[in-house]
Amino acid sequence: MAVNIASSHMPYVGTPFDARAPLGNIPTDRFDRLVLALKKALGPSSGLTSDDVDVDFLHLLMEDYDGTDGRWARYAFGDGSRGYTRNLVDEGNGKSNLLVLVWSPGKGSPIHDHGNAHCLMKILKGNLTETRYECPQHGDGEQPLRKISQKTYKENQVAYMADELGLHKVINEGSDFAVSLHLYTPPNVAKGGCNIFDEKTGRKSHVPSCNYYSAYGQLLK
Ligand SMILES: N[C@@H](CS(=O)O)C(=O)O
Ligand SMILES: [Fe+2]
Repeated sequence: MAVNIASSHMPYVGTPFDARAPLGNIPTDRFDRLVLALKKALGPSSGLTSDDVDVDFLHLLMEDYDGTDGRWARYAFGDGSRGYTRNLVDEGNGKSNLLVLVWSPGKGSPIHDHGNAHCLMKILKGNLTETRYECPQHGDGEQPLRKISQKTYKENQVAYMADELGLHKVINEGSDFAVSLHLYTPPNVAKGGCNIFDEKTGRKSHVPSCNYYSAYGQLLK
């Protein structure tokens, strides 16, 4: 069942923010401003590749946003029967996917790759624990995956992930829903899916589509 975690997040909703922000085309809502800034940084729609993308700048933009304003909550639909939900916020001129992920307590993602895309993850609520693994040389299932690292990210921290750094899984070890903001560029996984891996055998299976639970604040059926 879908729950909008705004209800468990009321202290943040409606918090007054930057009344001095300029009017006109620049949104006064700081989350909307972040969405716009990321879109601008990615450039116009011509050319899908993100070879020339300035990841450090995208990282800075995400770090700069203070998620405790809770303005992302309108995208945060959770579902306790799933590990996590993927809620589309923006497609950045066709060059990216910006998603709000809502993580059910005690659950998480399978071990996966990122379709040769850059992945930035900012924690908006709670903590998330990321475990990284070496990518197996042969994806035909012979050996357990080798663990590289484990790190718990706290509210407002930003993590960077890419296939060159290996595979990962993310778990919400907390007892309440956790929320994160993910930027993927280029949007390869949305177009071609990704691979998930068995920790014990290294076996790889392709997941053709990684679905959205909601898009632009509307639940999808
Ligand atoms: N990359 C995952 C979430 S995470 O585990 O980083 C996804 O987009 O579904
Ligand atoms: Fe991931």
